[in-house]
Amino acid sequence: MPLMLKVIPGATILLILLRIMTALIPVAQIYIVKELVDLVTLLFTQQQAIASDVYFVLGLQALVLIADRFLNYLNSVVGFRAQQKLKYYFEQLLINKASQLPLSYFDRPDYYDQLERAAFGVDVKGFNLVNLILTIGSSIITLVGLVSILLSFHWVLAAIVLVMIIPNILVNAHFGKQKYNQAMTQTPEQRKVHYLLRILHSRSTAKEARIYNYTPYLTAKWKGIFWKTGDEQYDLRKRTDSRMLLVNISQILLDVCVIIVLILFGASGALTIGHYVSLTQALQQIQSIITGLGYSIAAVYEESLFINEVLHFLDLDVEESQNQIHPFPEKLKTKIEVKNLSFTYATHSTPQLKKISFNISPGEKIAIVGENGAGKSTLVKCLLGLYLPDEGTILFDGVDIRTIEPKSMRQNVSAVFQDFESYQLTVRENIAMGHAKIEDDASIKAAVNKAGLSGLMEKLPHGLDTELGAMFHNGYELSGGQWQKIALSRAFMRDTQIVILDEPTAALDPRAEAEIYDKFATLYEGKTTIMISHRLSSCKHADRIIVLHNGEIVEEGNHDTLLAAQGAYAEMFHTQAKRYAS
Ligand SMILES: Nc1ncnc2c1ncn2[C@@H]1O[C@H](COP(=O)(O)OP(=O)(O)OP(=O)(O)O)[C@@H](O)[C@H]1O
Repeated sequence: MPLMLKVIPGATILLILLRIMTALIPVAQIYIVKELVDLVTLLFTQQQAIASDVYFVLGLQALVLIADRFLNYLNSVVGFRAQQKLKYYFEQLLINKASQLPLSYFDRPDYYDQLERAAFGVDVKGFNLVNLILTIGSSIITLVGLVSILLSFHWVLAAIVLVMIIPNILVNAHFGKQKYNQAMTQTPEQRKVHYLLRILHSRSTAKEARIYNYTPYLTAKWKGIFWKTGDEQYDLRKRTDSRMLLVNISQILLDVCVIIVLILFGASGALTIGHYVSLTQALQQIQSIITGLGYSIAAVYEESLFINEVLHFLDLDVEESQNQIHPFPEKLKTKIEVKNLSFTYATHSTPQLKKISFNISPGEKIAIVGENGAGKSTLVKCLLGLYLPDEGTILFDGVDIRTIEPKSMRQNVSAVFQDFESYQLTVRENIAMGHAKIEDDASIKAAVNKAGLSGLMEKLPHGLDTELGAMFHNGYELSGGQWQKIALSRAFMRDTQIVILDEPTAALDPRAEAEIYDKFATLYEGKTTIMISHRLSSCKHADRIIVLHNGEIVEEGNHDTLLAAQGAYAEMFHTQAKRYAS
């Protein structure tokens, strides 16, 4: 509630007032019913009452009913809007948080579990909690009003009602907690289920699903997890509902006892018919309020634990900012120095980079080569500051990467990744999202030309504003190589001092690839470039080649010196050359 008051103060106060008014209506109704029944009884039996009194009370009843409907309408509209605003507020916090978390979080399964629960808390649960708390508050007010009506007649009636409440709330709170625990333990399996369904439904897997005919296998796997988690949920549901059945039956029996007591009182002349009708109505209302209260309390238990997940997620440490006080050097003057760099992924026990040391001069063109899994991508991710070293340092003109502000780092280093993303958005957005020049057609076209995409641009029906990809209506799907050129354009768009290219031409045809490498010196003139490539012919353009093996540097030099050395590089190069020659 305090949070709600902070985010949407006006709506919160209005909602509280509306709920208080709504809560008092059933109590007012009971009083009116008593008056009405007594007046009508008099009118029917002894013709004593004046008809106008009856009509007055009837009118009052109609007014109260209309007020009730009107309050419900306001509650629904204001509550809906308040919920949307809260959801928006928390979605924004989640987006900010996810964008600030160190990349290492994304390598951990427990992180994904937590993210899924937090996203579920905000999206699906949608801050129902607020509604539930307000409902509980207003139910309690109504309950107090109704119980005081009973109390005004006899304390025994009120005492019986209180006896009804306790088991209901205990059972609901207990099973609310169990349901939450179940959701916690089932998160990894639920994630697996979602993943399998994604494979079974998605466009990107449709080809392989047909060729390899794996749908029956994956369906069986999905079925196994679906029914394992489904059976666990069903068991819990059966236990919850059987306990609730007992509670409800005992509640009805208690009700019957109360009505017997009322009949006895009535028979002894201590009750009017109006009293009897209003008290039995109060009892009925109390029963449904208790049932609702029980469900709400169980739901609050469950929801507040999900909200805790959201708050817990929002509390995760973001990229260390207290140490990051230096801007990236305005213009690299001396060198990038990698000193004794070691790095281990959270899910591994042995390091993927082992005490690596080398220097890069400003403007130098470096190629990193090595077999699959040698650690090339990991090394460039460390150079980009996406992962921080466990040991050793990376210095840019003597400034430790740990102390460089992430924003300033990103303004000076751009990258094309091996697993680049194909955004199902417009060409303009694909290339210039996050760039100040997103509306500057000339700059975007220059980047497109550098990446060798000008031919395609002429075919696009809406030029830079053509939606790419086949996921949405009117999308223009590209080939794998064309998507890679879009990714290259994205990097060209940003005029950074350092460019990192992880397999930048893997999807390009030989001519497009040759074009990029022939123009390499012009395209990246004055920039420090670090490129990973398996096509060793492209490394000829590099000033220096670093050969990685098993997380260590095994060779370093230019193409000619490494060939002459007849080591690992020469062996890889000759193997590739032979295959081309044959
Ligand atoms: N996100 C990750 N989480 C955990 N381990 C990872 C992750 N990425 C890579 N690894 C591990 O680190 C090692 C080095 O991987 P890396 O991607 O750096 O190799 P690479 O030289 O770029 O390989 P390739 O040529 O196949 O792209 C591999 O053994 C891999 O299992």
